[in-house]
Amino acid sequence: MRWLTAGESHGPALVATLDGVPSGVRITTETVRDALARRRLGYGRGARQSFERDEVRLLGGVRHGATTGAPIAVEIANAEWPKWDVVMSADPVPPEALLVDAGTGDEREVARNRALTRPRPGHADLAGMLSYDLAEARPVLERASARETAARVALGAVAEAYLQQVAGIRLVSHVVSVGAERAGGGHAPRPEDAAALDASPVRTLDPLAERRFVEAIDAARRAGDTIGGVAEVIAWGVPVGLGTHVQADRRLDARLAGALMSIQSVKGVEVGDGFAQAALPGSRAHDEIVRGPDGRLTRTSNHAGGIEGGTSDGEPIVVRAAFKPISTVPRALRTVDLATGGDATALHQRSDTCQVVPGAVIAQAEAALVLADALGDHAGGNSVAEARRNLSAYLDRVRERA
Ligand SMILES: Cc1cc2nc3c(=O)[nH]c(=O)nc-3n(C[C@H](O)[C@H](O)[C@H](O)COP(=O)(O)O)c2cc1C
Ligand SMILES: C=C(O[C@@H]1CC(C(=O)O)=C[C@@H](OP(=O)(O)O)[C@H]1O)C(=O)O
Repeated sequence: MRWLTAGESHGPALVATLDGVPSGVRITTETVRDALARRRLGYGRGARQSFERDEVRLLGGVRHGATTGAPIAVEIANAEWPKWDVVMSADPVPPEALLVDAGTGDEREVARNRALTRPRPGHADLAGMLSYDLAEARPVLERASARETAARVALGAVAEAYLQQVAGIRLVSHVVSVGAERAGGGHAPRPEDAAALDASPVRTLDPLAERRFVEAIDAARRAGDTIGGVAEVIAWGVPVGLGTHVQADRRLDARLAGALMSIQSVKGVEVGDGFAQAALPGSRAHDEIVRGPDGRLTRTSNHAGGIEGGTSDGEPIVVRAAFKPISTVPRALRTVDLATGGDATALHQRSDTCQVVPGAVIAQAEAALVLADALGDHAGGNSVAEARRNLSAYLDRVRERA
């Protein structure tokens, strides 16, 4: 499978395509809309999420509620477009339309029109302006913005439907820490917990952590600051054998790590016990292979997070992404104004305080896309029925041996 997105944060729409999905995956506009609504949830978001409506249209690859095998194309319109049609116009606009004080006198319009020449430390602004030889940061932030993740989540919804309908694989995501506050052990969320996780403002099943996470986000906001955290994705029902040990770029752990790291503001990724495993002796770090009560091979633990040798080992896949605190800090950081060359404080417009709750949903979508791709590699097939037959024959053989 291959996927791409396009579109600017304040442009008319985002678009995304997903190529390689077989025919017969049941999805509707509602499937995608639900996933996008989940991405908008979450404590710590800024003003935009309260009015952004994510108007979805399936433009190709789906007919009468099922995929056709053709590339899937999705459009997500931006609710705010009418306010941005001059600043973000694809075609030339008269120069006077962009004069800072030529509009209605509305302060927000003035802010929209002003050239963004004070790059934010931690955002893509400075590196993007220099790399693309741009006089201001507008074109950079428009595409660097995590608004683009709406398009990825739309595709992730298709990937999740495929995974579930071909192989019974289901994913959940939750927040395991906000700033220095961590959720307690508790049980690992299962697919049945999805509604409870959606209902939590900070996407956790731990009620005590929920309170501490909300307080930590409130404290950051009151201090004119931002706060990050860690999200975890668990994929249940993944058969042994997705990914491979034979080629570096096809290793499942490498692909999942790359996919999670590609999410804006993710700066660390773990598979299974990840960094903690580096501190353990080998005798305690691995998952011993034993015969279960039914005589089948099983594991005594899941430190590996369901992947050994770049290949799924049949245990739940557990991956984690660490989100840095958002870089548009209300208490703005020092920078240099590239228009004047003088010292300045970084540009600041409305911004989120914490992104880890939607971050978990985005990480789930990224993991789903990678797993769908890996399942496609293994099961193949131009239709869901063919993929199921192939998978079933493979799993019969696995059962014979394990
Ligand atoms: C869901 C989500 C929401 C985000 N919201 C903001 C925001 O409101 N303001 C901001 O400066 N950065 C926000 N970010 C992070 C920036 O997009 C990101 O830091 C920037 O693109 C630079 O990329 P990098 O941090 O990966 O290096 C958000 C990230 C995610 C995942
Ligand atoms: C719009 C979304 O997230 C945006 C991500 C983002 C950034 O810099 O990454 C900055 C903010 O955009 P704006 O400046 O328009 O308020 C967030 O709202 C979204 O997730 O749908």
